[in-house]
Amino acid sequence: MLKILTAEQIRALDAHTIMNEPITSVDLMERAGQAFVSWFCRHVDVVQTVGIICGTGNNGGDGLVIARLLLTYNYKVKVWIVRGESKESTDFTANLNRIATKHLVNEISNEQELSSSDFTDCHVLIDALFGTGLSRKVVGLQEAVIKKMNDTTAYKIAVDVPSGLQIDKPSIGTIFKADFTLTFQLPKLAFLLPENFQYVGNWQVVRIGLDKKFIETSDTKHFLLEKKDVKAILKPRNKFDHKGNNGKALLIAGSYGKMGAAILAARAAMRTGLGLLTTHVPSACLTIIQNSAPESMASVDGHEHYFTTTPSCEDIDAVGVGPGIGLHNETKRAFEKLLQQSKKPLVVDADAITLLANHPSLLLLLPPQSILTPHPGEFRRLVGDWANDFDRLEKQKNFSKQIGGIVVLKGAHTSITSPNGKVYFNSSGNPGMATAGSGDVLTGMIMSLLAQGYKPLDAAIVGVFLHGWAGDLAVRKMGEISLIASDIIDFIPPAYHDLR
Ligand SMILES: NC(=O)C1=CN([C@@H]2O[C@H](COP(=O)(O)OP(=O)(O)OC[C@H]3O[C@@H](n4cnc5c(N)ncnc54)[C@H](OP(=O)(O)O)[C@@H]3O)[C@@H](O)[C@H]2O)[C@@H](O)CC1
Ligand SMILES: Nc1ncnc2c1ncn2[C@@H]1O[C@H](COP(=O)(O)OP(=O)(O)O)[C@@H](O)[C@H]1O
Ligand SMILES: [K+]
Repeated sequence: MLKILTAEQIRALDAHTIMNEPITSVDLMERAGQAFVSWFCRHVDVVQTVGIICGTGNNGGDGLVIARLLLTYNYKVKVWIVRGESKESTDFTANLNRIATKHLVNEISNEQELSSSDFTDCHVLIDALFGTGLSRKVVGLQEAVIKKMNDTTAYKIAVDVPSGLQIDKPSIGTIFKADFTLTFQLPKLAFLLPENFQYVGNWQVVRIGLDKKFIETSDTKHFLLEKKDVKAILKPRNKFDHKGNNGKALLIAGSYGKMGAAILAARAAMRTGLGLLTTHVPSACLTIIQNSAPESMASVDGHEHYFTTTPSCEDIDAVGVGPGIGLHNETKRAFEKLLQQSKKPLVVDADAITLLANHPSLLLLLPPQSILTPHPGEFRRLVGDWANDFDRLEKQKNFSKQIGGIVVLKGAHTSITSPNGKVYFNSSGNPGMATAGSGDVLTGMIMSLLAQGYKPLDAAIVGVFLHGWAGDLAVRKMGEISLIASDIIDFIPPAYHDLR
């Protein structure tokens, strides 16, 4: 699990590393520059002309290290130093002195110098204006520089952070629009929020050897999941296991015309390792579930077309409810009865979430530690609108606390919140999964894990990561455009294999 720290904590981490490791700040900067260049040389052809725009702080210092190193690798490099009111950092000055080819370094200290600076013949622009030290809204000359960079057609790469972006709070003003951001040591909270994709682009973390112990002891509520975290939670099968002790689940899903949701969830639940599944369906839909998910038993509703009669949950380890059930009044009543009789945590998705939003008194009936899996539209119905994605995250944390349960807010970097305020962001998954039914697959998977005895938070973490990992394997074969929800189910077995 990678910790996500605030800008202030990162400054303290840098300072602590310099104080306590046998490394000087200028050598740490060299290491950061080397890490950047090592990535860069593997991804950018040497025939490209590279423009590097530097501020006069340590982010600009990184830019100067990068310039010097890229020259040694025979890239054609141009450097612009943007000078404002702030004075040079010591390590910036040291690195400016280390550049032998001074004629490649241009200065921009006023509008006139800016207008005579031509970025257009650069194939790649590297932004080293501001990093984590950004302390205020960018205005004046610096803002004009960022706008000019954004206006070019060059491939744009940000060093550590796109200039102008606050890493731990909402940003205002002009921000560099990177195609790619290579960030040092730790992921940054802002990178995980959809509203910042336009600035951050795709991103990757490179390690620069900041102090491990300091990171371990730093206090944070935000984490990025890694494969090894999930691997550590996975339960092995035992020789004498039988279907009865690999979990019994009840899935209440589907309605006339929306049986796909039930089939996808049921099939995903079985592939995720469930021992026994009962799928509760409207009477007219019995044949279809029996034909399409033969591993599942069926429980038949009193109504032909939708969910109206609550099945017994006795002897059931976990219930998943919601995909495709519709919003009829009788369905609401049956759902209410289900909540009243449930003592164990439930997995609540899709229409069942909308029923909760439409009838907030039902929220009081949710068993503690239940798992809700809204997409942003469903989440908005539950909590109302948000001012920005940081606000959305706060609302998610508060809602988890309010219901005493786990909220899985789906999307790229799905966020999982628990009542104690911790947030786990997913690192698997891809845009190919933005297709009908992929959420139903997730519901089946999380229900399956919950029934198999995973703690609710673990079921959510493993389910979300495994779902994304299966999607990542599927996309290699199927491609982003053609991938469909059933493909995710087909790739659960190799995804498990990889994790083990
Ligand atoms: N320290 C380390 O060990 C390592 C650090 N590393 C690198 O250092 C980066 C952090 O460096 P940093 O702290 O120097 O801050 P940075 O992002 O360059 O900006 C600060 C400068 O900008 C100015 N300024 C701020 N906001 C402004 C605004 N809106 N408009 C105008 N000016 C503004 C501010 O001026 P001041 O506020 O003091 O007036 C100051 O001059 C980090 O992202 C990483 O790249 C790596 O080398 C690894 C080792
Ligand atoms: N761009 C994306 N990157 C990664 N995962 C995605 C992306 N878009 C969607 N997903 C995943 O696909 C699923 C979509 O769920 P949902 O919106 O409920 O779909 P449906 O209602 O059609 O089943 C979620 O698990 C989500 O995290
Ligand atoms: K930058």
